[in-house]
This record gives sequence, structure tokens and C-alpha cells, in this order.
Amino acid sequence: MILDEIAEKTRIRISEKKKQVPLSEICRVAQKRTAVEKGANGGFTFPFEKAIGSGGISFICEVKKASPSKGVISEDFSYLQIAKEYENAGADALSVLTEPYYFQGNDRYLQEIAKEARIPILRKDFTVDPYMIYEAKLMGASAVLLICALLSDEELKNDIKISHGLGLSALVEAHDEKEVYRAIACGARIVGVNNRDLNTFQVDLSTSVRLRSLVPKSVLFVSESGIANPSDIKKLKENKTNAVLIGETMMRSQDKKSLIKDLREV
Ligand SMILES: O=P(O)(O)OC[C@@H](O)[C@@H](O)c1c[nH]c2ccccc12
Repeated sequence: MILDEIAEKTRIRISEKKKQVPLSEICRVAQKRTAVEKGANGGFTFPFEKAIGSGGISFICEVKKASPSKGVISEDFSYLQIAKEYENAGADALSVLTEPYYFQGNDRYLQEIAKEARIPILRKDFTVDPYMIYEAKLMGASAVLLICALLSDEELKNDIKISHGLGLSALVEAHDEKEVYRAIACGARIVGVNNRDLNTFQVDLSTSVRLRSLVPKSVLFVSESGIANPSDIKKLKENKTNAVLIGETMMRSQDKKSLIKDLREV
């Protein structure tokens, strides 16, 4: 199973990082940063939730070089320019892959993009350890991805709590009924339904349509993966989807501004 393989590689990657900067240290620095921000803002602001929950359908555009299902999507991959184009095209938020082996992502891409971006950023990685949430905070992300299939209920609850405690949003990813229920029971304020099965790579937009009704109004609903054209957006809009997460279609577009405009106008 590819998902288990990626998770295993991620565990090894994080154990190496812990040798450089231990958990206690990264936790301390991240909490210090949070306290400073909290003080300056008079409390938490949760910019990612604000950006995708402000009415209508919001666009989270993904900066993605490659994927296990599609191989290399962007050869030259000028990530800073891509992020800027998304922002200028009217994206509500960015998603930046940091997983290095299967998606050719890099922590540095997110850090550099965060220095320039004026819209919130989701750290897209396979969170298997709270360490990665503290890292996301220090990289300048506003949200992390938590994949239900990789976490027990206890871990999910704890990771959501840590994220919220740092002023980060958690996009909790589900792929079936059971996972949607788990996400909500564990305290998710944002549920993302991945239309792509991470083990078979099959994409089916009806997964989002089917699972939408299980998510209460008080929780934001994101449809992820395989979104390609206005008719997809139309279906999701009719289904009261708060936001879409689009990678490949955006990455391959030569004119991101007209693409987002066309998708918004449905
Ligand atoms: O490129 P697409 O099909 O538009 O998909 C984007 C995004 O949803 C996808 O990259 C994704 C969704 N969930 C993930 C979990 C891990 C890695 C990647 C993902």
C-alpha cells in the first residue's frame, strides 16, 4: 500500500530531523512564536478558516511539482512564481507540498513562499507526528493536513488540539463515511474529502457529493483532488462545498487568472 509506504518514509524523515532539533526545542520555539502573535493580534485569528469560509466557493491552489500518480507535473517548477500567479489570479489560499520523496516537495519551498504570500498557506504533508505541526508553524503555514487513515482517534484528537493551540487550522482528510464521522468526533473544524483514493489513485468526484451531507454546517467542507472543469465546480457548488483544493489542473494551466475566473463564474 503506497500510503503506508509514504507514512513509513515520513517517520524516518522526522526521526532524522529530531536528531538535529529535538521535539522539546521545536515545541518551545513554536509556542513562543504563538504567544507573540497572539499578543499582537489580541488572540487567535485562524486566517486559513477565514479565507476559505467567507461565503461562495473558495479556491485553495496547490504548488505541486510531482505526484506518485502523475509523475513530474512541472519540469522547471518555479515555485515562488507559481505561488505569486495563484495569488494574483485570486486564489483564497495556497497548499504547498513539503513531502520530498513522492511529491518532490521541500520545506524550503513553503518557507520561501510564506515570506512573500499575503494569503494563508496549508502545509501539505503526511502528518504522522506532532513534531510536523510545530514545524509547520515555524515554516509560516496557517494550516496542516491531518489524514484520518494515518492516525488513530487519540492521535487525531491530540493533533487537532495541538494545531488549534498554535493558531493553526487543521484540514482533516477523509475518504469514506467512517473517516468523516471520526474527523467530526475528534473535533475537526474543517473536513476535506479526497476524491482520490490514496491507495488505488482512482479519482471519483461523487465521493465528495456522497459524503457532503454527513458534515454539519458548523464545519467547513473541502473537496480535494481531480477537479478539472467548470462542470465539476458546478456540481460541488450545488452540493454546498465551501472550498476546492486543486493541484494538477492549476499547475498545468498557462493562464491561471482566466482559469480561476472561469471556474468561479459557474
Ligand atoms: O492535483 P489534484 O488532483 O488537483 O489534487 C490536489 C490535492 O487534492 C492532492 O494533492 C492531495 C489531496 N490529499 C493529499 C494528501 C497527500 C498528498 C496529496 C494530496
